[in-house]
Amino acid sequence: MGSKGDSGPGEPSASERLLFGGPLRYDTGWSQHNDAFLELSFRSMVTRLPAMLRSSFRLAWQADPRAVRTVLVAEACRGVTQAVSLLAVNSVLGRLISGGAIADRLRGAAPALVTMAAVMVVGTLLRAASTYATGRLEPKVERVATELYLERAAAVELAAIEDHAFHKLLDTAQYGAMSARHMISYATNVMNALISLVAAAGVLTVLHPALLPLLATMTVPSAWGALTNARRHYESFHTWVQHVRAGRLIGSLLTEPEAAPEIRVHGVGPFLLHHFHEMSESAEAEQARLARLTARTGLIAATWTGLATAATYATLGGLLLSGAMALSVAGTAVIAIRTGSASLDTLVLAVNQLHEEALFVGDLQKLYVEAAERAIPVGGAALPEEPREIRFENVTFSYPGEATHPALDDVSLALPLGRIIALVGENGSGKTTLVKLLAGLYRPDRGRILWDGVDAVTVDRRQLADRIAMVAQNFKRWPFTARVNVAVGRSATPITEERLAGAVAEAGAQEVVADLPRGLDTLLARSFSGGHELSGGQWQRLGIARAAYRKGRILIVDEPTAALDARAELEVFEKIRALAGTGQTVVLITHRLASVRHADLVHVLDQGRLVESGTPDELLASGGVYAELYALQADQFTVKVPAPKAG
Ligand SMILES: Nc1ncnc2c1ncn2[C@@H]1O[C@H](COP(=O)(O)OP(=O)(O)OP(=O)(O)O)[C@@H](O)[C@H]1O
Repeated sequence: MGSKGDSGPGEPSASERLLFGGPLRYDTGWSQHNDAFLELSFRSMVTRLPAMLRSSFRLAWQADPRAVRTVLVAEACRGVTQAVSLLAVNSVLGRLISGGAIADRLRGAAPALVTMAAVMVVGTLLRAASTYATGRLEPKVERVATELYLERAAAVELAAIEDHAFHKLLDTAQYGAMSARHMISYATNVMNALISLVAAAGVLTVLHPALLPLLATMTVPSAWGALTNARRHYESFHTWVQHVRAGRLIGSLLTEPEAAPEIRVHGVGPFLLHHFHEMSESAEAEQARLARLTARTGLIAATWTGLATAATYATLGGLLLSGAMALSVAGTAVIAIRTGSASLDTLVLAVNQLHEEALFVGDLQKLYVEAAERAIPVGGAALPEEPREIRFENVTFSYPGEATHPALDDVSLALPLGRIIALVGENGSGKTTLVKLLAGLYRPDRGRILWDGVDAVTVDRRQLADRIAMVAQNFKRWPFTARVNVAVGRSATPITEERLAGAVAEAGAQEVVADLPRGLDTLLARSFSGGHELSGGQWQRLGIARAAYRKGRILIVDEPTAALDARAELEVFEKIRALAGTGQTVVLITHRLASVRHADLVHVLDQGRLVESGTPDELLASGGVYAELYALQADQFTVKVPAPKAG
């Protein structure tokens, strides 16, 4: 590749650097997706199928038992009509091939012909009933499975949601609901094919016992081929599922409004496109590999089937030549073999489709089980009605994965209720982690969090959450109306205008609401028509209004003023101070130490450890970390006025 333009000699050009490497050829950190989820052996596939079928059946039963009954009865009866129809065909053939006048032979065959016609009518009616019930059942099964999925996923501990293995399971299991839907029609196909196969096999066994194993030999190769391919596709899906998610994420990053300014100013577009291209190429290579293997398996299976078919017809010929089988019987045998092998093919195809879908339903079941295991426990001890303090006792907590030190390291401190308590410390010192433990979002690895002596681990989590209102650092900006964005603070109770207005006023958000084109009913999602976007500071006020609306007894505010202007910041702290006057407990995390002056108690954290505690004045006087940080900030406001020039 040549190097032209603004690059120096030997250096790649700008576009080459962008597209083929150079400074942009660093990793996005997503390359760890090559771990296969589970190993599948041919035997385990076959043995697991009944359990998977059972779980699908349970889902279907839960969705609409009446429709399930209709499908079962209709399909079973349809199978019987097919068997009866085959027997009638046999009877007709037998009559027609037998000796005597043609009119007598036809007359003899008439009852069987009438039976055939009647059976066809009944079969058609049964098929219509089954189609209707299946069509009604399918969307219901999908809904029930999806609702269970979402319900269970929403009920797990935060730690599970942050665990990458659990997230992978969430990724794969999302396809389970659709598969559960598909399984319904595949399962009816299996049932139907199985019954007609039994009928054909029964007839063949009666005609000549040697014909049955030959029929089986003809179908085994396609069964093997189909199942082998299904297994390969499923394994590949599991190995690549995160890769696919990452690719989709990159694609959406290129179009999402939040990323749009940086993509344009920092020129991130080519970087993302380059990675999208690379990821797509490797996914394409995997598809090509699968296609090659599928073609090879198909060839082997077809050769095997061809040989088996030749052997079957040779055997029939041999039996005819040796006089061991009459011509009329051989004719029936040919029909039975054709019907039987068609049923077997249908069966193999349906079982294969069923199996493929069942694997995904299996993932869904696995998610249901794991989510139940990792669910937030229900029930527990009651919290004291009016606790006086919450005490952290030697609390240690580490996030999963590698870290040089725990996020909280042997922290013991008191949070007196009804006061303003400030948590202070440099970035990454553990402040947010501490309030998340306080809110019950994580459990301590060691140590205890005591509410007047009651260990929070033993407490009813719903009751604990009920006491807490939180404005997190990155609180959710719900893509709903401003009204919902505030009232979602207590979504379980009906919205009251009075409470809403009170919360908006408490957060000083009246002006934000007044400026909205449709007031509280303005949709806060710019990507929707009629949607409106707020500034960071405006959002922050709504976030505070949400917490105020919740009226939790303990208000946790993590960096409440980070996006506020100086006037708004003062106003918010005034409001927070006023809250404390009403007996509300406030746990405040902030880097603005001037605002901490009004706190009753300050805890200073450093690298996960508690290093100082006291009132702001005490801490300033002690000359420790707090005093040092305070002096640093105060220095920034000491304006050095240049001395006026002499003369
Ligand atoms: N969800 C998480 N998973 C893994 N590690 C985390 C997670 N959240 C925080 N950490 C790590 O825990 C440590 C403490 O983080 P924490 O957010 O509690 O600090 P902080 O004092 O609130 O920081 P800041 O002032 O920047 O908000 C940091 O080293 C951080 O990298």
